[in-house]
Order: sequence, then structure tokens, then C-alpha cells
Amino acid sequence: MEAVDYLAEERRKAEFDVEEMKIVWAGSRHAYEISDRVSRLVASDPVFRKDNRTMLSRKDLFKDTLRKAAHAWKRIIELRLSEEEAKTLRFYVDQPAYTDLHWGMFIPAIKGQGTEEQQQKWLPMAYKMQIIGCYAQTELGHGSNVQGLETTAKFDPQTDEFVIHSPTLTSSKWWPGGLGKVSTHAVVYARLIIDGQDHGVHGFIVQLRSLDDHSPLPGITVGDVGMKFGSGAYNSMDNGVLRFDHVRIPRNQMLMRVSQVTREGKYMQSDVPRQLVYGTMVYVRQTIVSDASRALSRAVCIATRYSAVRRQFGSQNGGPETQVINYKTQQSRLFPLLASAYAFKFVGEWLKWLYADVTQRLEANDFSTLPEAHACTAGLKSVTTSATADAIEECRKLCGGHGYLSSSGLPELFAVYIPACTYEGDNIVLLLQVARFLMKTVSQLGSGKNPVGTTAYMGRVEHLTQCNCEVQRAEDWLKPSVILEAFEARAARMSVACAKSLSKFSNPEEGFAELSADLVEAAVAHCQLIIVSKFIEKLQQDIPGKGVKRQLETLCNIYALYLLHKHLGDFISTGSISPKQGALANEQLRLLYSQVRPSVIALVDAFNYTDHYLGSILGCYDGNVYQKLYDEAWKDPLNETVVPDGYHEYIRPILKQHIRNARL
Ligand SMILES: CC/C=C\C/C=C\C/C=C\C/C=C\CCCCC(=O)SCCNC(=O)CCNC(=O)[C@H](O)C(C)(C)COP(=O)(O)OP(=O)(O)OC[C@H]1O[C@@H](n2cnc3c(N)ncnc32)[C@H](O)[C@@H]1OP(=O)(O)O
Ligand SMILES: Cc1cc2nc3c(=O)[nH]c(=O)nc-3n(C[C@H](O)[C@H](O)[C@H](O)COP(=O)(O)OP(=O)(O)OC[C@H]3O[C@@H](n4cnc5c(N)ncnc54)[C@H](O)[C@@H]3O)c2cc1C
Repeated sequence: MEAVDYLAEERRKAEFDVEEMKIVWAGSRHAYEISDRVSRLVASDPVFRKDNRTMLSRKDLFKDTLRKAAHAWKRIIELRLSEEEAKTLRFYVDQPAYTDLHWGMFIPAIKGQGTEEQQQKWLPMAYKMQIIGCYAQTELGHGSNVQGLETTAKFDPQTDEFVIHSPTLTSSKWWPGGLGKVSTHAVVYARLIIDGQDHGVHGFIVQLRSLDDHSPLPGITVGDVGMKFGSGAYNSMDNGVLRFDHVRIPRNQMLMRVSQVTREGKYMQSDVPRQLVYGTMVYVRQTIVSDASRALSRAVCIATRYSAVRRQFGSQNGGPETQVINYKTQQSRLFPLLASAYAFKFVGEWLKWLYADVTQRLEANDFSTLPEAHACTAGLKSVTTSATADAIEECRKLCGGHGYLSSSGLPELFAVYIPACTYEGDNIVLLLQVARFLMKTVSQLGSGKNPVGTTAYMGRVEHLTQCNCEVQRAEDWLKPSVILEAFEARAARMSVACAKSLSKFSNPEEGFAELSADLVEAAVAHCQLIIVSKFIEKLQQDIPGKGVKRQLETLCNIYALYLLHKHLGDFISTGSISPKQGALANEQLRLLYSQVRPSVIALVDAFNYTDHYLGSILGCYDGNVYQKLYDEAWKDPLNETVVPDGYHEYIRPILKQHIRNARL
């Protein structure tokens, strides 16, 4: 059989209806149709070509990004694309650009923190891209500690203006995407100072560049922070540095939904919580969870298809060698990642719902679910991005040597993706926020206030800290109730243990710092419980299509039992399960790998990614890997000449040195 036929053969083995699974993956038939149409539109447009971008110099890459962003905008207007279609188009263009921050943070910041009047003034210009904005929060000296920002916004009652200033080197804004070379405006986070009194960090809309000739306005120093990790990758983005020298803006450019400054310089707070100033971060963290499932599924699609094509060892009587996907070690590394992609997809969908719900409540002045929304978005952002970053690197290794080639698509995907563990909140810092939320929840147990939402299980803490797992045979691990109780017991016991240790400290903050490593582990356990439970909830829905639900059940079990195996220490040391039950879980996991094996190619086909989007020779749909690798090699600039540039200066003199030496 030719390499090109391997995937066709695999597709024949699928035990479910792939077309129906595509709809489940997309979220709805409507979303599937948009995604399918728009991804093909992007793939067929030569302006969106991306196979050469790791070869481009920084300047050429950046110009290429500007060209793509402008072309994308032109197509959006010409085709009258809806907001959802436009977002999908930008996603499939697949090149980080200033537009990510304009649409993803600048506009949401104004929507979430601006008054009605401010929204009416700024949003129409932003929607038409008559102004381009970024989100300027982080500074050279402070990123995680938002309360520590140093940029000041002093109110001048004489002129009814704020004076924005960078008092120190460390107060220089540093990192904002789109700031370096493109943004005309920014939402700038600065300390509000009125009459010498510091009212803490607030958001301000500041114009940075002229709308006529793009030059920085007086008092503004702005530029790019420089090259980042990897070639191509995130270097298409102009992450920027910005300093203010007493820049004046009108008073009405402070975002005033949360608090206001009157003409007389009086500071007033609405009855909405101060934390709403952080609302844009909650919004973006939620989108980052869905992005994790996309990045992970892309890497998994490449590694799975390649693993079915690649053969090593095991030839019998001159027959074909074994497909590497049939090695149990390959399966135990790859299939949990496939299951994780689906798990992150569904938890991302749920988080989107949670965010919509909290937004609706906020509009009705109900702030009760804000702490949970913060904890869920922070925790799930952290757990899904860390797992995805590790998984992309694992997929590279699963592809052996060829995974290290740029044309595999994996090195660039890794380089683009890993900052997700840092931006929008360092993952450890965010898990500590979850831990604070959990400790608060535990401390309130027994106070008559029942925990709700994702911490509702804590309401059964007495049972969960004493229950015994009922598993006696491997197949008992297939019961959702058994899996759920094991994950709940582990999470509850880890939180309660931390709370007990904390109570021994007379100073709770000191205790929190001392125990922070354990607290992070408790937070991870809680977040993994959420992901597992949302996968199980998804399976309670009506899911049409032959065999679709069954495949998802298998994936859900793989995801849960893989986590259980990986964190066996937690489960056993908390007494949530016994060592014997841990061994049975692993036995069941092996059986599940065999069960899902015939369908794995179809399960990655269900992502419905075009070859253009995948950007990988190893992952291409037809599986014609070797011919494509061979052809691609000859396209490298080094192969433009047979004898390389530099031969006469640097190679020949070495080769000929014995002639020179002989003459001496
Ligand atoms: C390749 C990509 C392609 C396409 C993507 C498409 C779309 C996505 C769009 C863009 C993504 C692309 C690029 C990425 C851009 C990245 C942008 C950024 O990085 S912006 C900067 C982000 N910065 C951070 O996240 C900083 C992290 N730090 C913090 O959030 C906070 O300071 C903190 C650590 C959470 C708070 O620390 P602290 O203890 O000092 O807390 P406070 O005193 O301030 O507040 C305590 C109190 O408030 C509660 N709280 C904290 N945060 C929130 C919140 N966000 N919402 C609600 N409540 C919050 C906290 O729980 C405490 O509550 P209490 O216990 O008092 O009840
Ligand atoms: C590619 C990229 C794009 C970005 N885009 C933007 C943007 O558009 N706008 C913007 O405003 N910002 C942006 N940022 C900045 C980003 O949000 C910050 O880098 C991020 O919030 C982390 O903050 P930091 O750099 O201060 O890390 P630090 O807080 O300095 O982290 C350094 C180390 O200290 C640890 N640490 C810090 N505090 C604690 C603690 N309390 N307890 C235990 N450990 C701790 C961290 O875990 C980490 O290991 C971007 C960053 C990157 C990399």
C-alpha cells in the first residue's frame, strides 16, 4: 500500500458518523457551516498564503501581517460578513495581528467599562476601524500585580483634563499587542490621582498617534519591544513599549462605568464592584479556553494523521512495518491529548455560557456570581493553556525527527502558543486566585451559606472526606458517578487539607504564601474536576448521529482516567481511591485506547481543518507525507544554488589548507 492510501484505509474503519461529529465539534450546524465556508475561502485566497512566513525577516513578516489584515478587512466589507463570520475569517487567517487586540480587548474594554455615552461615542469608530485600539495595562516593572502599576492620571480641575504620565522607567507600558506600530488609541490603565489622593488603577482612552500621518502625538514615545521566541510565530505582532510625558486627555476619556470623576474633581463610585475594572480580563480568559481546544486539536490532528502514516519495525516476511499509531506507548501519549481537545472544547462552550450569564446578571446589578466567574475563567485558562503548551511539544516528539522540521507546523504552533501560559495572567498567579476562592468557600462551610455552582460539591464535604470509592473491577471505572465522586473527593480533600494547614498560621497571608505550592495543586484538582464534570454533563444531552455519543463517552472516560493515572499520587494520598483501584483504572484506560483506535483518524477529521489552516506536511488530509517532505526540502533558499554562498570565502580555504601548508 502507498503512504497516500493509509489514511483512506483508516477512514473506512471509523465507527461513527463523521459529518455529525463535525457539527458537535463546531457547536451547532450554523457554526459548522460558517466555519466550513470561511475556512475554504481563506485557504483559496493567495494573499493568505502562509507557507513561507518562517523564512521572512521581521520587517517582511510584519508587512505581510499588515497586508493580510487589510485584505481580511476588505473581504469582510465586500462580502458583508456578519460579526461571527468576520471573527471566523480572522481565526483562519491564523497570523497574530493587531486586530486580535482591537477586537479582542480594546472594544470589549470600552463595552465593559464605558458608560452608555462613552460607548456611543467610541464604539462606532472602533467597529468601522476608523480608530485602532489596544489594551495597555502591563508595565516594564509590573504585570501580574495590577495594583502595583505606576503610570499616573492626575486630574487637573483647571482644564477639566487628566494628565497621563510615566514617572519612572519601570512605569513604561510594555507588551501590549498592536501598540508598537499600529494602534492609534489605547485603553491605558493608570493610577487615578485627584488632589494628591490615589484612587487606584482605572482605565482611560488615550489617543497615541495622529489619524492623519500616524506619527506619535506630542508627549508620547512608542515603539516595538523587539523579537520574541521562535521564527515567524508571534513576531507578526507589534508588542509595544509606551511612555507618556504629561499627556493631556479630556476628563470624559476615563472609562466611567465603575467610578466617576465629576467636573469639580469629586470621585464617585457606582454600586458596581471595583473588580469590574478587571472585567476585560475575565472576558479574554474565557476566549482563551476555547482557543486552547483549537490549538490542541490542531497539534493532535497533525500527530494522529502522521502516526497512522509512519511505520517503524515489525515487518513480517517483507510485508509493511507497523504503523507507529499501533504502539501502545504512542497511544498512551497521543489518545489522552485527543480526548483533552474534546474536553477543552466542551468546557470552553460551558464557560462561554457562564460568561454570558454573569454579563446578563451584571446588567441587572446582580454581582453574586462574579467571584465564581473570575475563579473559573482564571483557573480554566491556566489549566487548559498549560496542558496545551505541553501537548504541542509532546505532539512534536510523537512525530519523531520530522516533527522538528518547520514544515511539520509544530515548531511554529508551539512558539505562537506558549505565551498563552503567561499573557492574560501568569498561570501560577491565576491558580493562586482560584485557591483563594476555594479557601474562602471552605471557610464558609457550616455558616449556613451553601456553596453553589462549581463549588456545590463542597456542600457534601462531610461525605466526600469519608466516602470509599466503590470500584472493584476495571469496568466499574466506566460509571460517570464513580468518576465524578473520585474527582470530587480528591478536590475536596485537597482543599480541606490546605484550609487545615492554613488555620495553623496566626497570620493568614503568611500561611497562604508558605503553602502556595500545595494551594496551586488544590486549585488544579478543582479545575480538572470542572472539566471532567462538564464533559459528563455534555454527554447527558441528546447527541444525534450514528455512534457519535459512544465515541464521546469513550473520549470522556479516556480524559478522566488519564488524569487519574497522571495524578495518582493525589488520589491515593488523599485516600480518595486505593492503589488497587488506581491499577484498575489504568487497566481500563488501556482497553479504552484499543476501543477508540479504529476511529481516531475520523475523530481528528471531525475538526474539519483545511490543509491551509493546519499548515503541516505531516498532517495533510491525503497523508502523502513523504513526497511532500521531499518536494518541500528543495524549496528551501539554501537549495537555490548547488554550491552555497560563502563557499569561496569559508569552505574552500579550509579544504585547500593542506596545499598551502605543503607550500610552507
Ligand atoms: C494568538 C491569538 C489569536 C487569537 C486570539 C483571539 C482572541 C483573544 C484575544 C486576545 C488574545 C490575544 C493575545 C493575548 C493578549 C494578552 C493581553 C494581556 O495579557 S492583558 C494583561 C493581563 N494581565 C493580567 O492578567 C494580570 C494578572 N493579574 C491580575 O489579574 C490581578 O491583579 C490579580 C492577580 C488577579 C489580583 O491580585 P490582587 O490580590 O492584588 O487583587 P486585587 O486586590 O486587585 O483584588 C482582589 C479581589 O478582586 C478579585 N478579583 C481579582 N481579579 C478579578 C477579576 N478579573 N474579576 C473579578 N474579581 C477579581 C479577587 O478575587 C479578590 O476578591 P476578594 O477576595 O477580595 O473577594
Ligand atoms: C506575547 C504576550 C502578549 C502580551 N500582550 C499584552 C497586552 O496586549 N496588554 C497588556 O497589558 N499586557 C500584555 N502582556 C503582558 C502579560 O499580561 C504579562 O506578561 C503577564 O500578566 C505576566 O506578568 P509579568 O510579566 O509581570 O510576570 P511576573 O509576575 O513578573 O512573573 C514572573 C514569575 O513570577 C511568578 N510570580 C509572580 N507573582 C507571583 C506570586 N504572587 N506568587 C507566586 N509566584 C508569582 C510567576 O509565576 C512567574 O513565574 C503580554 C505578554 C506576552 C508574553
